[in-house]
Amino acid sequence: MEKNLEQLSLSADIPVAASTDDSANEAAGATANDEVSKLQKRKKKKSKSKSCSSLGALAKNNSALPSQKCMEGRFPWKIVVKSGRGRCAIATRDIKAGEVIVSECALAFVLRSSFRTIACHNCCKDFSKESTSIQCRVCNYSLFCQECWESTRELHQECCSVIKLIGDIAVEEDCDKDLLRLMLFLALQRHSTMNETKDTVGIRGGIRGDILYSSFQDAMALQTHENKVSESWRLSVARACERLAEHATNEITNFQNSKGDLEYLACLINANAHGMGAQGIHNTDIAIGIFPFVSMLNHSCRPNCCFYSEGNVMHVRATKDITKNSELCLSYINLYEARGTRKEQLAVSKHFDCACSRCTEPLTSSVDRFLEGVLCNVKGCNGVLVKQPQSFANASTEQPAGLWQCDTCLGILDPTICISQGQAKSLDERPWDTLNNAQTRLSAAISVYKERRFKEARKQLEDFLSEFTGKLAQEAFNHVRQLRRICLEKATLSL
Ligand SMILES: C[S@@+](CC[C@H](N)C(=O)[O-])C[C@H]1O[C@@H](n2cnc3c(N)ncnc32)[C@H](O)[C@@H]1O
Repeated sequence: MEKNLEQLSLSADIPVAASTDDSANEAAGATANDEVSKLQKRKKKKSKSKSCSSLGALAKNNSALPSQKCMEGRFPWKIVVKSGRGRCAIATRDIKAGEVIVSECALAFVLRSSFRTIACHNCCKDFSKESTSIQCRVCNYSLFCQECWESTRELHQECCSVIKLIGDIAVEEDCDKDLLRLMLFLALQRHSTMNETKDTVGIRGGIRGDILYSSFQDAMALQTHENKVSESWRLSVARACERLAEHATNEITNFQNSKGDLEYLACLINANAHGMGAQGIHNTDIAIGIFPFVSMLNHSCRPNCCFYSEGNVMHVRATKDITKNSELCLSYINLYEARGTRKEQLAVSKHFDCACSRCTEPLTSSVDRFLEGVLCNVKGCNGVLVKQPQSFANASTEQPAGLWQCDTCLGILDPTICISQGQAKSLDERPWDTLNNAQTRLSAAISVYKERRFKEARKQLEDFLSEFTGKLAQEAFNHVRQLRRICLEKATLSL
């Protein structure tokens, strides 16, 4: 799972030392700017960072993003620190559904390798709208639009000998090649930052038009979860970084010589990178990028905002009316998955235990019951049969865990003895088989969809609908129908 990127970030000179203690979390509601000055005072007392990389030693949790001041008054939200959730985006006024709450240019991004011919590797402009694409003859990998080729060719050719090696290194070290490429591009941002002079200083760390341009230093203030990645993932990334560092021969690619820094960037990417150019509702992103300000929005399985990209700019829009002081949240995952699957995905790939309102309310009254239940077939009952969680089974029914109960007729089914009790004379005897079967079939169709084999995906989704109608709740079909519609449109356009 960790090899599959869904989110990422990086920076140099940050004035506060790394924080691994929870004291920073305690100031619930304080703005991150206030918080950072308190932290600076506290941290001065602590001399050593626990991080092994020099970048890690400069970064810290819950600090303000260095460019944060530039957003004040320009966007309808601010960053505050909350207990257990770190930094959060809070509405500073009522926000209307549909409003764009921030537009941010990618600090660094990479086309996913399977989509590398679709858009310019420098500005992400879609080649289908562009007459020419130029492929670099040195790396034979990167493609550019005419304008970017002219403006960035020299810089690209300084590092494309390394880009060229990434595919092989990734395979040999069992590492994600898109992760390695994004890591390289982030490291290059550091190089540009360090080499800025008064005359060359760009717009990073500021706003131009309506678009926010964050800096390398902003990225370095992001969360990394370095201590939570699995040993096998860390080792394969470490080996790949070592080999990349060996080949980094010139001034631009020597990464200030720190293998540890590259590993640190890999963790940052893993925790913060956002997918770009998604087609439809599932993860068919054509690229992944780092957007430090967008990364301030926490995840919720009941989000009030969504993100979408245009070229290399990510926009976040409110999907419902939001009242002042509410938290702004995005979804990092597919919200149509069952609760257990969502929690597992976030724990394994993003290293946190989701504490959103949808994941913490009782299953019996939550919308989640429709996604992980089957229709009760007791005559006249239109309820949904769901597996009872351990705590519910013990506390409320004094029955062992593993029981299934209808939310409407309250009939109970015990899979160990497979008999129904009370009114539930004809409950489906094996709801778990129906659900497993449905989940397997849907996952297979979604995999085909992600590979953009839209005709095949549509057929599989239609078979799914006909087989499970009458067995699963209507709500479980909403996204299947939505996906089928997207497949139909894409297949018509022959995409
Ligand atoms: C992209 S960052 C969001 C900003 C983050 N709070 C910070 O201070 O950098 C993602 C991290 O925020 C925290 N987080 C986000 N959503 C959460 C949720 N629903 N429940 C618990 N922690 C969450 C986790 O630590 C996660 O790895």
